[in-house]
Amino acid sequence: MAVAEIEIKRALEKVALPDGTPLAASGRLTNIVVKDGKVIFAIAINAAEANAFETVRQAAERAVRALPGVSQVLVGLTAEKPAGAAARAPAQPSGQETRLHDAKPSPASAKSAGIPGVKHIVAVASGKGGVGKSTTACNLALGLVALGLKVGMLDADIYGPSQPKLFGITGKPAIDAQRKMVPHERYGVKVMSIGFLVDETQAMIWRGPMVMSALGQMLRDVAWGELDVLVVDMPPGTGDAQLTLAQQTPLAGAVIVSTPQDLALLDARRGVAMFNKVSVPVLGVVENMSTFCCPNCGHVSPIFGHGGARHEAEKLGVPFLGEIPLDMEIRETSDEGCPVMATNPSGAHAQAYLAIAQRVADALKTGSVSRPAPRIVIE
Ligand SMILES: Nc1ncnc2c1ncn2[C@@H]1O[C@H](COP(=O)(O)OP(=O)(O)OP(=O)(O)O)[C@@H](O)[C@H]1O
Repeated sequence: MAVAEIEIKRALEKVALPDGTPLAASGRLTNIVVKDGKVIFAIAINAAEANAFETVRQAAERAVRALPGVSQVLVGLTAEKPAGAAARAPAQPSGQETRLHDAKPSPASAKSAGIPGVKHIVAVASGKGGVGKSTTACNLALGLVALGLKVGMLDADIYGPSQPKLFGITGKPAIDAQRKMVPHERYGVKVMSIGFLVDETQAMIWRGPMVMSALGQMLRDVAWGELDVLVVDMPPGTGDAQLTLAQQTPLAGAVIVSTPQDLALLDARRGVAMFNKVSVPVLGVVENMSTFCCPNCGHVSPIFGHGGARHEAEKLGVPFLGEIPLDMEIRETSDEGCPVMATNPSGAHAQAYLAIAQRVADALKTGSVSRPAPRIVIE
């Protein structure tokens, strides 16, 4: 029998805030989403309260999990700011404004702690949609596996999760004895995506705090085990949702994917600026759909004006990681859930992805990543 919202609120009356107020009556609860036994909500806090409220969050999770009919609970803490800083999420049917975490850069000490067992978290981002960010993230992850590393993939593109399709995986993750989600494993990569948990249309209507809450849980409430690198496929763009995600994820660095057109490069520049703003080192830029390889005659044409990303990377002072052509094999293998890096590892495309993976691995190992330039203040 499905659990009712009123029962959840009743259970939350027994959870007290640090000042003794019952959580249910505190006005800090966001919308409660209940679907197929899964309960998702967030507790609004000020950023400074994060530590004090972690025990409240855990108590709320325990209280709701104990209710009959509840199979899974996701509770997040959100520090909100008024609308105006809208995410890509559409407006709420209720007419409520979209609210997001405060996206101002925080000092490194305020950044969330790393994930136990995970050595490096690397974001793959793009300034705009459709440039091949997810395809690059997937093949980069597989390239890192080919280098002998233990690799995970977190699909954080909450409004258009592509990794289930790219890896050819469906189905909900199992829950282990510690009540953590067990990631699917394919081609040697542990994969977690919001696409495994809810259907796309449901995630589309989530408010900013719900998105952050779900992503936070996907980072921390997943049994990742020991990983050398966790690749995070970011939502495309450089809006507040992406900035908040970049700020709140303990990232070792970011890879920016761009196509060679001027417009996309402008977006890529915004991507670099976004990571600089939150003091996340940019590991480099990948030029995707660099040249077009004719499937009939094999002729290679630079249809978008090849080389722009390399030039732009030089100008921005960030490494150029490599280029991937626009090729039918890459599109077909991606659409079939058989990424080229796994299915044709000795082919030219896989070798190009492998070279990019090697540069990323080297940068992580040596720490030779491009850090944001220091700001000089003249008084
Ligand atoms: N190098 C490539 N050659 C051919 N097709 C490609 C290449 N890279 C990506 N594609 C295709 O382009 C489409 C978009 O790719 P992908 O989903 O990776 O982009 P994205 O930037 O992650 O998009 P979104 O903004 O939707 O998240 C897919 O159909 C993919 O197969």
